[in-house]
Amino acid sequence: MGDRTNLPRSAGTAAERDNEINPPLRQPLSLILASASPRRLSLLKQIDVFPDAVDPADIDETANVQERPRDLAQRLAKEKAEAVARRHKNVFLLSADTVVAVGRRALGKAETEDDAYAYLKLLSGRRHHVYTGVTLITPAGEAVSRVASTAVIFKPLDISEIRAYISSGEWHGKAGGYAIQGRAAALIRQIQGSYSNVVGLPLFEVANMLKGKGYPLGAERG
Ligand SMILES: Cc1cn([C@H]2C[C@H](O)[C@@H](COP(=O)(O)OP(=O)(O)OP(=O)(O)O)O2)c(=O)[nH]c1=O
Repeated sequence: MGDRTNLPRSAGTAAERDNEINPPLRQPLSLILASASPRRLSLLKQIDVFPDAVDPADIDETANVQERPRDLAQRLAKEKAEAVARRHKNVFLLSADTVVAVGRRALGKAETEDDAYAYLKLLSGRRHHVYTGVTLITPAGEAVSRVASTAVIFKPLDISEIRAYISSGEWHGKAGGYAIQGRAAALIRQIQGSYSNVVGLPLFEVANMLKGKGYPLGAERG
């Protein structure tokens, strides 16, 4: 009894006392961006999220038969995350996939001028949807996914406008053959939904996912 009453009131158990002298080391909260897209990296910077490393996935992005564009975006984001997670342990890991869809048809990334021409003719004067699937894996290995959707309406494009856009080269490697963050903005009459989602990462959803799973954002990061 005598020993105990001589201890400071806050001393608690032996383990707690040790921790006061040697607090447990806190794990650094590393974030891996599993994407080769420079747009995704700069979108994250816009909300003060700075990945510790970029490690892109290399997966087959072919749609399954009858797969809906929204489901495709979600599946590919998950597969990218799972592929890269095998190389990293105890980290946050973020991946995404952007799909441009006309009705049930998903347009891939334009790789040739012919692709870009065909896509822009299809998008001319009509409304289409852009879906970005996002997957976050936590240090404990839990995976969460979301899909954001934005409707985009192009003005009717004549052949000379399509040719001029193609000569800019901005379509290359972009889903649907255009980049809203560049010259295509002059051809887009309206969007309904998140702008960053069209560029490749829905920032509102991403911020909520990170916060929800305990990744410190902004001031919390210190
Ligand atoms: C519609 C649209 C797409 N894009 C881009 C975003 C994506 O980079 C790309 C869609 O391809 P994704 O397969 O989503 O991404 P990626 O191959 O560039 O990178 P990774 O798979 O490594 O994550 O299209 C724009 O930059 N602007 C746009 O307006």
